[in-house]
This record gives sequence, C-alpha cells and structure tokens, in this order.
Amino acid sequence: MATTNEKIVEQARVDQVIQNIDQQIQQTKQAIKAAHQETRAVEQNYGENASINRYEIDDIAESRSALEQQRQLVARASENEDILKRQLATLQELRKSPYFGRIQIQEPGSNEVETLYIGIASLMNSDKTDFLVYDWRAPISSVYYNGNLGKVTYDTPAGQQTVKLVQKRQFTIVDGQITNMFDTNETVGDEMLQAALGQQNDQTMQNIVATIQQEQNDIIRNTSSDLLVVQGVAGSGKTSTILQRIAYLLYHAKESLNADQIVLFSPNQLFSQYISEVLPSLGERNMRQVTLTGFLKRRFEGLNVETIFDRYEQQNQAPRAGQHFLESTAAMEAVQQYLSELQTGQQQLSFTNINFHERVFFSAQHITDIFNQQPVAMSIPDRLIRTKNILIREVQKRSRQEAQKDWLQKELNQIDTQAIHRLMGKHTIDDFPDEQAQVRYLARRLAHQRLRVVADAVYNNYFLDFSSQYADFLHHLHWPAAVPTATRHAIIEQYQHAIEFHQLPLMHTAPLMYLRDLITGNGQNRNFQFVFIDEMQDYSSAMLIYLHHTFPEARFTILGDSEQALFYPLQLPEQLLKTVAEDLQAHHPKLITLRQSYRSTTEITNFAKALLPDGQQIHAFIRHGDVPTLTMTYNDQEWAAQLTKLVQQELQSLPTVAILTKNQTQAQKVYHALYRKVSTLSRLTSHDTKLPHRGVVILPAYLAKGLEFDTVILADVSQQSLGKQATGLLYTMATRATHRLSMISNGPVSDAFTETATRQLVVSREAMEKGE
Ligand SMILES: Nc1ncnc2c1ncn2[C@@H]1O[C@H](COP(=O)(O)OP(=O)(O)OP(=O)(O)O)[C@@H](O)[C@H]1O
Repeated sequence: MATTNEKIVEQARVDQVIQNIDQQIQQTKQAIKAAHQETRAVEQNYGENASINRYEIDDIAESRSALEQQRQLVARASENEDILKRQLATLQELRKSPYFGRIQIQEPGSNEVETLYIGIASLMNSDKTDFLVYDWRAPISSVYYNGNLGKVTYDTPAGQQTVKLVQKRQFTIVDGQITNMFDTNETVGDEMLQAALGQQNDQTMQNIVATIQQEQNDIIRNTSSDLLVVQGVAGSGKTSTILQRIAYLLYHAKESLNADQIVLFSPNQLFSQYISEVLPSLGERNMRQVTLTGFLKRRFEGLNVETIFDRYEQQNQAPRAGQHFLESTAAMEAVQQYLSELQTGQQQLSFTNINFHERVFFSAQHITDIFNQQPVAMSIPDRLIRTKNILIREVQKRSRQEAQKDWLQKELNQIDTQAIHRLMGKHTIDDFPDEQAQVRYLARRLAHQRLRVVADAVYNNYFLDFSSQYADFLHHLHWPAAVPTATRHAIIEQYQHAIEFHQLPLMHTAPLMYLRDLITGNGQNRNFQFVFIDEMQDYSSAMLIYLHHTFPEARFTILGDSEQALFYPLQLPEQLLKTVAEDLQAHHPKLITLRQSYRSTTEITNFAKALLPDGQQIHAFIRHGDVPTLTMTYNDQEWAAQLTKLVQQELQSLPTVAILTKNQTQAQKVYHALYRKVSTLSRLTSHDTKLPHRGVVILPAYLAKGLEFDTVILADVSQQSLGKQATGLLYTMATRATHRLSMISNGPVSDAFTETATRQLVVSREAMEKGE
C-alpha cells in the first residue's frame, strides 16, 4: 500500500505534469488559430475558382482537375485543423486525469529501475526529451495490463522483449487530484474495477482504458489474426473491448490506417449513439458505423427491405427450413454455381429494355444479341463491359439521329437563352458559317444531353433485370430435401409477389446481392481494412459470406454471445469459429472466449446465468446489490397498477428507468398503462437514434441489445407474453440491468424461468394475496 508521503510525492508530480499540459494547451490553441486562418484562406480561394469555372465544367476536364486539387487543399487544411483540435481535446482530457497507472521496470542485466506513467495519450516534456506519460497503447504499456510482478514479456515491432516488473501502481485522479492510489500485483486491481462498475451511467458508454482486464487486452492487442471471433457472455465487455481495439489499431498503424477504413456493424441506431463518445474520449476519431438495416437499405435503393427488427416483431421461433437454407453457406455456394452456369450459357442473363421518352430505345433482345456476341471465354463482368461500350457508342450515334427528330426541335425552340448559352459552351456565333449550322450544332448538343439518361442507364446496368434473374436462380436451385416442394414454390411466389410491391424479404438479401455483384463485377470495397461485427448472432452465414465478399481486404473481428441468439440455434464456440472461418476463408482465425460478466450486480448475474443450461460457465463479478424481484399479477388491471407502482418507486432513486418488452405491441400496451401516470415517458422505435436523458423509456428487447441501464423493469415475463423458447430473450433482457432488475408476470410465468433461476429472486404474489 502506498504511504501518505508517497501520495504527497505523487501529487506533486501530477501538479507538475498539469503545469506542463497547461503550457501545451496554450501552444495548441495558438496553432489552431493559425490553422483556422489557413483553412479560411484556402476555402476562399476554392470558392472563387469554383465559381469562375461553373459554366464550363461540363466540358473542360482541366478545370475539373484544378478544382479537385483545390478541393484537396481545402480538405488537407481542414484536416490539419481537425488534428490540432483533437490534440487539444486530448490535452484537456489529460489535464483532468493525466494518467492512471505507473510501472517500475528493470531491463535484464541492469540495476536501474525505470518508472513509467501510463495514460490515455502520450505526453512529452517541453524540450521533448522525456515521456511524462506513456500512451496506454505503447508496447511497454502492455506490461501494465498483462503482467504480475516479476519477469514479463511484451511485444514490440522489433520482437518480444523481457523486463522485470518491479512495481505496479494504480491511480484515480479526478480534476487533477489523486483521490485513490494503491500498489497492486493483480492484472488490474479489483478496487478500481469495483469503482468503475459501481458508477451510475446509462447514457453513454465509457472507455475502460484504466481497468482493461488481461483477456480483454489479448483481444485489443491482437494484430496477427485475419479473423478474430470473440464469444463473450452478456456484459463481458465485448463492445468496450472492440472500441479499445479500434483505438489500439489506429495508434499502431498511424501511417497506413485511418478511422474511415474501419467499419462497425452495430445492432441498432441507439447503440451507435450510445458508443459514440468512447473513441473521442481516447483522442481518436470514430470509425464508420452502420446497422445491417442501413447497409441493406443502401444496397437496395427503391426497395423496402425487411429489417431484422421486422423479423423480431413477427417471428417467435427458429427459422423455417426454406429460410434457413437461403441464409446458409450452401445457398451462397449455389449462387457461385449458378454464375458458372451463366458463364457457360447453361443459364441465360435476364436483360430488360432501356426506354427513352416512353419508347423502347434498346430492346432486351438487342442487348442480349450484343452480349452473346462477346467471347464466351471472357468473364461475365468483362462481357458486360464490352456490351456497355457498344451500347454507349450506339447512344452517341443515335443522338445524331435524335437531333433531327421533331421532339428535339420542339424542345430546342422552347429553351431559354441561358440554356442556349450553356449548350454553346466555348463556341460563339462567329464559329458557325450560318444560323442553320448553329442550330444543327445546338440540336446535336441537346440530343446528346437528353440521351445522357440512356447512357446513365447503360452505365448503371439498368438493362439487367436482377429481380427476374434471382427468381430464375431460385427456380434452378437444388433445394435440400428438408425443404418440401410446396415450400419452395411458396418461397418463390412470395418473393415475386413482394418484389411486385417493391418489398424484399430479408432471407433473399445476401444471395441476391451476391448474385448481382458476381454478374456485374461491382459491389466490392477494397478501402476497408477492418470490419467489426457486433451481435454476430443476428447475422446468417450467407450474410457473413457476403460481407467478406464486399470487403475483400478487411480483417474481421466478430463478436457475439450465442446465448443471446433470438433466432439461430446455439452453437458451441469452437464449432462457431470453424464455421465462420470457413465462411470467411480465414487463414489465421482465432477464438477468444470471455466468461467474466462485468455489467450487472452479482445478484442479477446469478439470476441470469441460472436461466441457461450451461450458465455455470459464466462468472459473476462480485459487486453486490438488491436481489431481483418478480411480481405476479393475474389480470390487466392488476398488472397496470403494479407496473405504475414499480415505476414510481424506481424513479424515486434513479433518474431513468428502462422498461423492456418482447415487441412493439407490448411496448404500446405498457405505454398506454403508464401515460397520464408518468410525466416523462418515451417509447422508442427502430428509427430512434437517441436515448432520452430522463424519465421512463420503453423499448423492445431487440433495441436494447448492446445497451445497459441502471434499472430495468421487464414489463411482462408471463408464458403468454414471452411465448415458447424464450430463454435467449429473457437472458438478453435481464442482462441489460447494471444495478436493479424487477420483473412482472401477468399470469403464469414463462417456462424460461428455471427452478434455480427462480430461487435467485424475491417473488411476491400481491394480487393473489389481496384477492384471497
Ligand atoms: N475492464 C473493464 N473495466 C471497466 N468496466 C468494464 C470492463 N469491461 C467491461 N466493463 C463494463 O461492463 C459493461 C458491459 O460491457 P459491454 O457492453 O462492453 O459488454 P458486452 O459483452 O458487449 O455486453 P452485451 O453482449 O451484453 O451487450 C459496460 O458498462 C462496460 O463499461
């Protein structure tokens, strides 16, 4: 234990470091001012240049490239300013708490003990000769997270190094004052973790940099795997860890990686907002974030794609055989097979007409003929490119014919002088021998412009009818025996019916996107270096294969908890790794399992783990709180009264209360029961992007995924409400609570409540007792 004297010495050091930070803050502010002026100057220049060239931009490639150069200058200047601003933010963070750890190490063969301080960012003294603080991501800092005292090894770019760890000290520094400090031999001591977890905060996720645990550190610092699968129980820090990992990767590949080359697939938009503060608090820019729903929406513009949330709303049970097959690896292999049949001509591409002014401009037959004339040995995408080139040349040729047609002459007569001016481009009247020549020129230019829609249609592959192509694929598919013929027909029929109404069931998305990309050779993004997928249990094998196809250069980190799977059957982690590694063709796959749950109190975790058949593998963190409660009610009135009572009771001690339901129908029921009785009440839907700061928030379980709340009420855990096979659902909902969990069952309780789980609860039967 550190002595009072040591504390005085340490506080003096903190004061000194803060003085240094203050100087650097001043310098950075000056630099920002200068950078801002620079940005303004470049922007102004850009604005002027851009406006001069606007009328000519159509024609002059040169002005385009000049503009591009200007745009890059602006981007660079403002990036420079952004970097400085982030530096300032980091310095301001450091000012509050310059560091959280100190290690004393001894190099082999040396008697000298070196003392290093570790914080969220590195900080040098004024003359840049010494590190006052080491970044937590520096190679040497891993000693702090991984090692017990004694001999410790750590990785550096030059290979593994060994040192003797002589002492490890942890600090809590609040607003420049050491509030707690102790020496420890553990990975990162319990006391600090207790303090971090005991806090109340369910608005935004915090970084865990000061208390990263050893097994989490392995995930954060892994750079050798192209596929990292993390299977972690609820609340084991999967999300926290990957955000730290992103910060780590950004630090380690500073020169070759930036935040825009990392994408995180998050479970819902609330989650995106919930985690949005973590990276900035570590001085890094946020990675790209997307939900699966958002991703699919962008890939199927114009179609209403069934969302994972729709599925949660509609479905109770495991997927049926047909859907199961379309979402499997086998379906994606079938797409590849179908493509090779298209290649050899066993199957035909579905072309469609390109229309212009409500008449057929290029008929499907004409396009088919051109395509069929291309060498069979060429890949389909290459044959399509040649087809497109031929079509574009035809458009150009035909624009001369169109220029003489009535419709065009009519339009030409109607356009205003400014439009004429634009059509003339760099030409003047003097360039033409007579007026007729000028009119002919203008007609050609106008026709060329009007036919640009046709050229665009060709360019964008609008002559390919992917919907029918995919229907054809479904017809030719070798369905497994588990899918009866009647079901196959029904699936195809439903698909065609849905497409007619511009809808697309989720089960078709991966094979359809894959088919489309393989045919066109488009859809791949080589810019992304890392893809993170949270809540992998929501992703089918087919979707993972597609994501791998679409991000071919990326390394994948996939996180999940198969216990929280609401649709897919439970898989053992090793089996899961094998399947995913095959799907993603990984060369260096690695599985890391997290079994310690940090989020909830011991009492809540003990209840949640008792719900699961293999729950004994989950370790509850020892942080005590109230025993979770279950209240039985026997009719709607009693239920509503009990819910109101509970909410009001909880609101007395905490500013926010989360009420979780199975779906929106139940969320509505809760809303009706409470509105008029509770002043700040919000019901969230999948379109919401922000959690309210105060009051009662009602949301279905699938929107609470990945989130946590200080106090959680499960509105109705009866058998009737949760339905069959509700273990995963109940487990997911219960594990959202950090401090308090209460449940109400309106009628007999769900059979997901095992006997051991029920023994972990305080059960009351108020209504029955009153009624007796
Ligand atoms: N090493 C740690 N130090 C401090 N807090 C931690 C640590 N690890 C996890 N936590 C806290 O535990 C809680 C759960 O973490 P997180 O949300 O990352 O878990 P998860 O595994 O993604 O959970 P789930 O799958 O249930 O959504 C968070 O409040 C997080 O801050």
